[in-house]
Amino acid sequence: MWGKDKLREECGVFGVFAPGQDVARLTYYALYALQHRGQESAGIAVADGRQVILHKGMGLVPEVFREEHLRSLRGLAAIGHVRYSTTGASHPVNAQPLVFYCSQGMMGLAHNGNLSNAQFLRQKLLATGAIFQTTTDSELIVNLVARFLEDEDFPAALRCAMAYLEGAYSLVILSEKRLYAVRDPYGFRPLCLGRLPEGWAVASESCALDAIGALFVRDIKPGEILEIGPEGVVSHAGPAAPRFAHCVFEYIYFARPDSVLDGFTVGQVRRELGRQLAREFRPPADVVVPVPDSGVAAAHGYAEEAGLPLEEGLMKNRYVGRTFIQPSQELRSLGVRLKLNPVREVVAGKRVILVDDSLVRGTTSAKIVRMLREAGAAAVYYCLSSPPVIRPCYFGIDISDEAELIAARLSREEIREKIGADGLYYLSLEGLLRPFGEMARHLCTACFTGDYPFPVTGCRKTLTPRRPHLLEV
Ligand SMILES: O=P(O)(O)OC[C@H]1O[C@H](OP(=O)(O)OP(=O)(O)O)[C@H](O)[C@@H]1O
Ligand SMILES: NC(=O)CC[C@H](N)C(=O)O
Ligand SMILES: [Mg+2]
Repeated sequence: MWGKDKLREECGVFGVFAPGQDVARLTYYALYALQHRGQESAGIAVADGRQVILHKGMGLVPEVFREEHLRSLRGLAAIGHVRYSTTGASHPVNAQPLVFYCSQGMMGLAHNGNLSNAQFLRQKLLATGAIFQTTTDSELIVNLVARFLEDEDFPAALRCAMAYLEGAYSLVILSEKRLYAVRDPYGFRPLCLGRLPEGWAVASESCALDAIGALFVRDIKPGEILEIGPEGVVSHAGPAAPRFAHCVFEYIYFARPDSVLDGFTVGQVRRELGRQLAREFRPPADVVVPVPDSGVAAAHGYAEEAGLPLEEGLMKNRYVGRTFIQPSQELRSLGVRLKLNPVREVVAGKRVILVDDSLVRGTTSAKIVRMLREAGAAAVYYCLSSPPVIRPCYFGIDISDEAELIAARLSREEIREKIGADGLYYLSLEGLLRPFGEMARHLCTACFTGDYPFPVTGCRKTLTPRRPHLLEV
């Protein structure tokens, strides 16, 4: 999990309001727990009542922060971010939090998600005289909020800005004296609230609250704006959407198995998806082998349901880091062998059921099947605890180009042949939704179905802005 070896991630955000506490260190630990969500850059901004101080850089959390940085970041509240770029290059200038001056003083913002109307907003804002220092969609949010702050208070300015934003955004925002947390009206990305003995915390995933000893209080509601200050937590209603659209891929792949998102423990969902998969497909086999890391929980569920032994037939080197993601193909393949290696004794002469969480571009699966055959497996069946990914995501999963999605181009049989497996089995959509019960209708499954929560055009607004003249040229 550690190291910049993941194929797709999300960003992680965290915020804490705890005067008198070491807020920077709490944020550091929380970001450490959220490292799986983004490994390109990390940053912490601290508010001390008069200003917002920032330290950020490219790399993993412990690479960006040393003791002297944490010591210099003193204050009453802090926000933090780990980034996996979705809009705007992976470059120091795009690292978050973004800190800026506006009519109400200094402010900091960190964003998880992706705006589906970013291009439209950028053009409009540029045409009305805006200038930008980054190429992220997150700076568009900063710009809008700052404009509305000229004559609105904070919650009202956030509400006004939200009316212009289309897509996914879980935000933590710092003013000089307060912390705000915002979840988009569809609730695409997770965000939860926790209680410290003397303060409050908000985080992308509950595992970050656990890491700092905060008690999970609740998920932040889609469309909700939380204001956190000395008097406690105040909830403000933001704009509402016609439905919720929690990203189902958070459960399948992104989030940590020990996190609880919108009422469901990720690891338990994955285990249940594995069981569903075994109910749907059971090719003749001797052993179940998980594809680490994200396939592990589903493989446990599969083995339990199928009554087959589960064995670690693929070992993952947890320390493969950025050094191994090299530009040349030769070095990239070396990186894969360093990352995953088959255990000959487990697979030789056996019919193996490999369980992974998803197959997107088909790069991992083809290499793993080849490895297992070289290690002497008698048959390799590739089983996936999610349906084929056939449509791009505009809300934060890095699968924006349909041409890269193998299942959008090839049939199941063609993919099976291409990856060299004896069988290829995908969980059905019904099987994917079953563990969620009632919650299933609140999930976004667009990457599997093409059924987007709203028609994405990249140039429209779904919600009625309160001050439509703002963006008129
Ligand atoms: O079809 P592909 O494009 O190869 O993508 C699919 C693979 O990518 C992810 O693993 P990743 O190595 O990113 O992370 P993990 O260690 O958490 O499983 C996912 O778990 C699949 O194994
Ligand atoms: N993965 C994310 O949530 C990224 C946030 C933002 N869209 C960026 O690219 O910086
Ligand atoms: Mg994987």
